[in-house]
Amino acid sequence: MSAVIECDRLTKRYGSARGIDELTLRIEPGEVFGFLGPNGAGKTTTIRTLLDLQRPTSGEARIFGLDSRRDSVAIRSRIGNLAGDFALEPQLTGRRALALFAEVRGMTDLGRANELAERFEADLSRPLGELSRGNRQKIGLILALFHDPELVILDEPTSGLDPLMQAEFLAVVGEQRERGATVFLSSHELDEVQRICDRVGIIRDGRLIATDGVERMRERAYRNVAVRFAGTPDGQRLGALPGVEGVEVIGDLARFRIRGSVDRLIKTLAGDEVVDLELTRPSLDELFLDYYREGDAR
Ligand SMILES: Nc1ncnc2c1ncn2[C@@H]1O[C@H](COP(=O)(O)OP(=O)(O)OP(=O)(O)O)[C@@H](O)[C@H]1O
Repeated sequence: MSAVIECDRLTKRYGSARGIDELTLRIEPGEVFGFLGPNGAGKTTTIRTLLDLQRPTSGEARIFGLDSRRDSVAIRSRIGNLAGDFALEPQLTGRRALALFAEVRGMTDLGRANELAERFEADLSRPLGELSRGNRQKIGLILALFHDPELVILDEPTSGLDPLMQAEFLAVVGEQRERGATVFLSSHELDEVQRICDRVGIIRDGRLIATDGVERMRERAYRNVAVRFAGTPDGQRLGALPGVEGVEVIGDLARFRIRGSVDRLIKTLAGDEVVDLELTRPSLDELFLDYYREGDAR
């Protein structure tokens, strides 16, 4: 079966400024793919280029096996899309926007739209221009999803949503997966992507630095550990523990990273007087560095 999204060395420059650089990527039918990157990494550029909202400088993209530029009209009708800067006429109400989208899509049944509106507690009666960013975002999500498209492309879908609505959104993405849709979503939240995606692409400075299955990502995930001892830490002993790397001892504090199980560490620490213990997940920046390091080692 052909891939749903296929980018081949897709490149977009804005004058001399970099947007994305030689991005090659394949997304299979039914995958929930997370496109993870910090601000300015090139997520929106990738999505806009894929959707033919702007022309690539070089390279090409295929969606459903069709050319993203030549066949963009045919492609568009099979996609649901939420732009990162979702905005429509500010006077339009959500209900009117839904009616317009339904008309364009040749739909008469708004049952699914109403169901989503209820779940997201969306206000369909007020003009979009009067809604808060998060409440407008909900309307954008409904518009992207209510026709049950084969492919859903969402640019930072949860930005502006409160935690309750984020959870509802995650449930909706799960349902998309169950009905066999392919989902491509961008995010700068590692946790979110790990919760809902099958696979993750990591983009930084316009380059795709890695793609990895979420399971594998979890396996290689590490924690930053800081232990404050009552006495002087034994750095060598800590460094010899399984999964421990980069031990640094400063006074009564030992800092290091640990991969995999923390069982041996905890059992070892149980023999010492521990004043304080902190285990934290790596920041997105650290995660990127980790993937970079792996790239260097190859
Ligand atoms: N229209 C434009 N003209 C010039 N440069 C642009 C334009 N759009 C994007 N860029 C540049 O391209 C790079 C990638 O931007 P992009 O918006 O794709 O990043 P992003 O990953 O979506 O970031 P964010 O998380 O902040 O939305 C940035 O350096 C940005 O400044």
